Amino acid sequence: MGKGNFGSVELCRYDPWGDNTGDLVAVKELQSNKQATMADFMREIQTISSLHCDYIVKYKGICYSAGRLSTKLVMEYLPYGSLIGYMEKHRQNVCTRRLLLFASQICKGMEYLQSMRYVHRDLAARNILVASDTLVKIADFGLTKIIPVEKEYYRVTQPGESPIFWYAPESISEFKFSHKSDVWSFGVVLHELFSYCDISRNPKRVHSIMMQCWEFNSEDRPSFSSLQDLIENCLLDERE
Ligand SMILES: C[C@H](Nc1nc(-c2c[nH]c3ncc(Cl)cc23)ncc1F)C(=O)NCC(F)(F)F
Repeated sequence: MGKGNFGSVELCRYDPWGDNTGDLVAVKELQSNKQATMADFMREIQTISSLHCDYIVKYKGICYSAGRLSTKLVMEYLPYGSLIGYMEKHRQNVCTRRLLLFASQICKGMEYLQSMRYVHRDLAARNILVASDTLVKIADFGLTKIIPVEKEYYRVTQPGESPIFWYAPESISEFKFSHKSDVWSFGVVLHELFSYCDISRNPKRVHSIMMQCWEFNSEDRPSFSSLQDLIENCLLDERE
């Protein structure tokens, strides 16, 4: 299906009865040529297997190739693919209300991730999957890190591979990642969502939410729980 941070994902069928009645699954394996190590991949598996949330792609298990040479991560298969592809295909008939619903679901998934002390570090529309016309899920935990208990942020040793457009200033200048740098990235995801429909239909409120996510000082950015309220208010306005 494509290549992620450091793995490739294939569409497979988990068919225990051998009669093609099994579920379709997405199977990710480590691409050895990339800089990431097996340890990174095992951490990704550890991360996704600990997450249980309607707005996060489900872990199904792991499988080994013959002789246990390679470990593969088995996840639920979401037929509509990534949000980027979905928006490119359905941009005509995705109304503002649906975009706000997607934004609210991403907020809920990020709030759950934060409650588990995880920082995603690569929140972008390309890493959001579409489960149905009314449900999106956060995916690709290849760069996700746990924030140590006594700290507010995670400092990486070398710059990552992700395009810097989604990175908060402190992530670029000091390699610092926190829940508030994920909020900055969420602001970019809002821009990705709302740049697919014509600007004239954009609720003014969404632009102001983006600007709050892009406050230079991370403390001035809203939390994912207050972002949820802001988005709910936009949804209420949309109803009037
Ligand atoms: C490397 C893989 N790339 C792709 N995956 C899929 C996909 C469809 N349906 C899927 N269902 C479960 C999963 Cl895990 C992936 C897909 N579609 C196109 C891709 F390029 C990936 O993981 N991308 C990150 C994210 F999952 F967030 F989109």
